[in-house]
Amino acid sequence: MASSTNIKVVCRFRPPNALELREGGDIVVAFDENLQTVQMKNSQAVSGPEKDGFTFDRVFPMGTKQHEVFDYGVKDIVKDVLDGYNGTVFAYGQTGSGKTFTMMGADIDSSDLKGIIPRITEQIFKSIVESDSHLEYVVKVSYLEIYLERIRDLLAPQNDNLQVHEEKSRGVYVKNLSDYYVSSAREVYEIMRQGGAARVVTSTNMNAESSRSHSIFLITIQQRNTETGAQKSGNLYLVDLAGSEKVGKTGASGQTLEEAKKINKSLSALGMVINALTDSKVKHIPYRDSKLTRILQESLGGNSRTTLIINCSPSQYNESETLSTLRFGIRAKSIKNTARVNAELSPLELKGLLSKAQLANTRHLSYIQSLEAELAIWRAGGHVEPSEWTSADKPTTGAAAAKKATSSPTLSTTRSMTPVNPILEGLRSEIIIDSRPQTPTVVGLDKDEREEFLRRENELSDQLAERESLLNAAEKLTKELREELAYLKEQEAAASKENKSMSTQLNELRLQVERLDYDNKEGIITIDILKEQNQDAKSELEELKKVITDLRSTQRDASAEDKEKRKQEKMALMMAKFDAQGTFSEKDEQLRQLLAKLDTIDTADALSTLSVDDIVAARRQLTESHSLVRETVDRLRQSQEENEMVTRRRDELEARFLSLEADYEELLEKTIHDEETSNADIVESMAEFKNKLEMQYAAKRDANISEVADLKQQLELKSNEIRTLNASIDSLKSVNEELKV
Ligand SMILES: Nc1ncnc2c1ncn2[C@@H]1O[C@H](COP(=O)(O)OP(=O)(O)OP(=O)(O)O)[C@@H](O)[C@H]1O
Repeated sequence: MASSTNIKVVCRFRPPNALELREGGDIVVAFDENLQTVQMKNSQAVSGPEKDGFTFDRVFPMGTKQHEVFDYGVKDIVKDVLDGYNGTVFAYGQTGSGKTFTMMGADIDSSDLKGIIPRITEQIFKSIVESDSHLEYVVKVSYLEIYLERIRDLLAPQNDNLQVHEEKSRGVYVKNLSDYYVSSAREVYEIMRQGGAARVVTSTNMNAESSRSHSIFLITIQQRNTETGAQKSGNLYLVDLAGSEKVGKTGASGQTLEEAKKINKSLSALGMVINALTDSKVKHIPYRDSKLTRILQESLGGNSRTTLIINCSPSQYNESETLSTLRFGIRAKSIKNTARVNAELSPLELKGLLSKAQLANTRHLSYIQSLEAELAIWRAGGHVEPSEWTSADKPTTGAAAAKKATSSPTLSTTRSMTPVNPILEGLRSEIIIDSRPQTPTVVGLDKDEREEFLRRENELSDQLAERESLLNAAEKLTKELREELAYLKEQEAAASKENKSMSTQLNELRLQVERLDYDNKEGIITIDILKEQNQDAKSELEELKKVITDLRSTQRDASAEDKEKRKQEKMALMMAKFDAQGTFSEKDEQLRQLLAKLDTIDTADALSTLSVDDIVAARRQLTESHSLVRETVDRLRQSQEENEMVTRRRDELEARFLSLEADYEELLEKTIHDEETSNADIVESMAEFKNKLEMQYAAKRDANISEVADLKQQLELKSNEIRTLNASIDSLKSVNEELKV
């Protein structure tokens, strides 16, 4: 049931791509007729046996169809897996060399372009349909990728740090990897599409959509024989490795450069495993150096039928990469795997084994008894003939001899000295074949220690995963905090800038406030001055009022004179008018002359000396004087009326002046009040307003003062006029008296 075979290595060349045609598209490979050897033409780097070419199980030149690769390289594996063997197909090569094209294909729905995985899937379901009716199959699929040394479940991408475990009963497996039961190729395609969409890809110089991770599509087939109850299970690993190229060539940079380093790390671990497996002197195989090699542990030097497809470019542009890929393939070719059926025995088979074991046990016990009997003889100093010695073939011989012995038998502890029992060995080998294969990782440990070691390793790996997720969470948090910090710093910078500009503004405002404060103080001082001026104006006004009151009383005195006096005043006015016109004084003069003439004449002689003409003239003059006095009195009345009108106007003006003064005072008080309560702007506008008011007030006050002065002057004039008229009236009265006399 176990067979040791070399890994099957096939080599596929894709046609040169556009970049290679542009950069140097010469084809540097040549193939032999058998399609097993590829030669590097004119390569300086090739020497020794490599000059004769690189020989593989099969070489597929450019233009090889997808189905040809499948038919030769992979088809047989499907049958093996259905029979309970593990199988692995993995594609190796630089980026853009055609790994994904080979494994998945350019279009899984196209019969020409679909790759190995869809073809395998179809083959599996075809074989199941064609299989014996007493065989039942269960097919499960899982899809994972290893990216930056973390295993991610492509069918449940949130699980991105799965751990590799190993158990005696299960072998190596990925813990908590989701699996889906499938019953048709269509369902598998659907899952492939779903998982493919979650893969990490990026664009490089070599490939527009380069897979940056190693992907593993796992198909598990469980077979159950309904007649015997026997079960078998086979795992098929379909591996699409990430590009094996040197970092520089891909043009990768930034995170992609970091990726390339890590990807190369797991690929170099793969190389190391292959080197160790092909070097007979090396005892330790470093499977545990990477997740990739750990998962593929059974596929490389273990329990698996493995096919490696190396993918290459035929162009000169990628010559060195092609060469290293070919060397990798050659090394891998010498790896030997021992594939065994992963079977679980049916009850019938177990029964058979049990009865075999019981039989062996019985024989073994009798053999022990024979040995012990023989040993007892020897110990007792006896002798057993060589022909009587106990052997596995004739265990009873020794026992018979023992019967002759005297001493009692004891159990020997030196079992290791016991010659090998072929029955036991046969049983042991059968049991080993039927159990899960031992991984070749832990050498020099006995069974219990090994189990303990694996248990502990699994525990530690879980703890590691836990720590890693904690670390990731912490890293995420740190990143978030860093971002927040950066944002806060930005905010702080903006705030301090704003703060700076605000403090400049504040300083300016402070200056303005100080200036306004100063203006305010100045305003207050101005208001004080104005108040003082107002006080002065008030007292001046009081004085004026007093003067006006005096004037009024004087006027009242004047108007209180009787009508007679008014007549006299009129007369005086008339006289003044006449005087002003010269008529009045002329008449006055004529009268005075006439009176003087009369005075010079003796009273006795008066009648004799006065002629008739003189008397007529005197009468005429008297009449004229009378009419002149009348006229003067009229004019006096007129002038009194005018005087009254002027007085009325003055009163009106005074009243207006008083109301204006009251308005002003009210306004001034309001201004002062507003001044005290309003803000700086209002203070400024109030100051302006106050200035205007002051100006208006000053103008009005000046106008009023000048008006009052005018009125005073007019009053003065009128008083003078009245005085003159009164004097004239007095003189006219006396003349009139004299004339009457
Ligand atoms: N044999 C082929 N015939 C025709 N075209 C091919 C062949 N092999 C690859 N190609 C084309 O070359 C390009 C790169 O191929 P692919 O993506 O399979 O490379 P890869 O090795 O998987 O790259 P990476 O490692 O970057 O994922 C694709 O456009 C693909 O269609």
